[in-house]
Formats: sequence, structure tokens, C-alpha cells
Amino acid sequence: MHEKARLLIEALPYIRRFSGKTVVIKYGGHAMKDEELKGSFAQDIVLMKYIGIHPVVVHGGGPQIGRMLERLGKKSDFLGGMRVTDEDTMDIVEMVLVGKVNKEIVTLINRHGGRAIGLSGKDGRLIEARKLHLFRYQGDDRPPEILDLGLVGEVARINVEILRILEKSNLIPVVAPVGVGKSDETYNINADLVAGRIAGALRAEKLILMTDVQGVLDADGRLVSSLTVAEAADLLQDDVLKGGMIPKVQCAIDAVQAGVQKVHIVDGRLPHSVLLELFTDAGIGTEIVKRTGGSRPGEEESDS
Ligand SMILES: Nc1ncnc2c1ncn2[C@@H]1O[C@H](COP(=O)(O)OP(=O)(O)O)[C@@H](O)[C@H]1O
Ligand SMILES: CC(=O)N[C@@H](CCC(=O)OP(=O)(O)O)C(=O)O
Repeated sequence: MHEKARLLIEALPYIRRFSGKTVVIKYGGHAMKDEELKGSFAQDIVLMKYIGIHPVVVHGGGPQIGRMLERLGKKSDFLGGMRVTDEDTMDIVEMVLVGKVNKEIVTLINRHGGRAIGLSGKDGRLIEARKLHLFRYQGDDRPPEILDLGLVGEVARINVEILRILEKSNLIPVVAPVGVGKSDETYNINADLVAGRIAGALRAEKLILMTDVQGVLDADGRLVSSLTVAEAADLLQDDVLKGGMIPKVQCAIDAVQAGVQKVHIVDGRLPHSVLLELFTDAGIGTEIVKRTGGSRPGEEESDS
């Protein structure tokens, strides 16, 4: 068979399987590297929508926020992979995420033939948030230390109405990870955590987390291609996961527990990584599932 025909035929069972389903894609700041890579990401999203999948894009922008803070001469610290956020920093985070990164992604998708609509957690109160309290355990006999990250939030509730309305339209939602509190205060939320909660609230078929490494790496730097929720939880207890990989794996666990079939952590530096994950037999990166048992066409569905 002609190579191109073979590739298209390989995609057919996946297209049939995912058509009509929701797939949440977290587009990390580190994966937004050059124009070619950004273009290939936008093409993947547009293609998904055209074949009847409902993509929801949740974006980050950590490096872009960092560069703006640096330009303004403001330092920022990280605790547990999250940015300590005072009021001034919150203003800059919102400006960069909602005003800049979000609109760039919307423009990119539109340029490639899609119709994207940008949302922050304030639109339709999509992301209701509360202050995040982070606990640092200090050994068996000492009480955990409570870390104050300022205006860093955690998701209290996702109001999915607006996303359900958009699923019935030709519009593709692009969500910035800014949440709104009970008294309308603004919270900076790690984009992985937002993507995980949105995927859970929508009972998405898949959550794809795009980043700048192959996937989850073990202590020897080797790719771990598959993890059950229990194995992922064990990794969190070890010292193998550092920085931004901690909230990523935590959010993967939470999403699977909330009913998402599979979470994939994939290398966003690879052109068309979303398509490769969705539509090829091999898949890429690290998958996190409730328990073992393949779910590629022809294999047995994992129970969840
Ligand atoms: N065990 C691990 N496996 C893979 N990446 C890891 C691990 N521990 C720490 N990391 C780091 O996590 C980073 C990804 O998280 P983050 O910087 O938040 O990315 P993004 O902006 O794409 O969300 C990687 O670049 C890597 O340096
Ligand atoms: C609380 C917290 O850390 N918020 C993140 C929000 C952006 C983000 O998550 O961006 P990436 O996905 O590109 O890392 C931040 O301020 O950087």
C-alpha cells in the first residue's frame, strides 16, 4: 500500500473512536517554542475539530510570565512547582496570560482555518477558585509546614455550561488558567491543574499534557511509557519528580480518578505530537491510566 494511504488508514479506527468525544489539550509555555512548532500545534487542533472531536485547549505561559517579570525587574520564587504570587505579580500574570498568550493562540488557530474563542476563568465563571494551601511534610513526628503562595489558587469548581455550548458549535475554546474567587478576587492557577479539572468535569476521553520533555523520566533518565494511578502516586512520594512535573503528575492522577479515560504527557517539541498521540498505533510519551490493560483499537478497554 502507498505509505500515505497506509498512514491515513491507520488513523481510521481512532477517528471513528474519538469522533464526538472531548479531548482536553494542555499547551505548556515551554512547548510554544518556534513558529513552525506553533503552526503544527494549531493544525492538529483544527484537524481534530473538523473530524468531529471536541478539543478544549488550556494553555500555560510560565516562561512568558517569567520574561515579563524580568523586564519589569520583579523576581519570582517557586514552591512545589508553583509561582509565589503577590498582588503586583497577579496583575502581570493576568496581563500576560489573558491579554497576550491567550490571544496569540486564538490567532494561531484562526490562521490555520479554525474558529477559536479565548476564555479566562472569569468568563461565565468557568473556573471558580479558592486560595491554595500547600503542605510540606517534615518527617513523621513533626506537623506539616503550611506554605503561603499568596494569590495562587486551586480549582473549587468548573462551570462547564459554556464549554458544552461551544461543543455544539464550530468554535474551539482556548482557556487561560486564571480563576475567580467567592468575592471576585483573581487567582493564579497552575495550568496543568486547571486542565486536569476541566477534563474531569467534562468527563473527557483524553487529557494530553504537552511539555518540553519526552514524558515522565525515571531516576536513570529513561522514559516511563505507562503508569497506573497507583504507580504514579508512588512516584510522587519518591524524589524522582521535580519542579513542574509534580503538579503535572498530580493532575493526571486526579483526572483519571474523576473519570478521564487516559492522560498522556507528551513531548511538545515534537511537531504534530498531538496527532501522533491520538491517531497512531504506537502513541508517544507517558500514558497514565486507572489500571493496566490497553485501549488502542483491537485491545481490551481499561476499566474505569
Ligand atoms: N522525573 C521527571 N521526568 C520528566 N521531567 C521532569 C522530571 N522531574 C522534573 N522534571 C521537569 O519538569 C519539566 C516540565 O514541567 P514544566 O516546566 O512545568 O513544563 P510546562 O511549562 O511544559 O508545563 C521538565 O522540563 C523537567 O525539567
Ligand atoms: C501558580 C502558577 O505557577 N501558575 C503558573 C501559570 C502558568 C502556567 O502554569 O504555565 P506553564 O504551564 O507554561 O508552566 C505561573 O505563574 O507560571
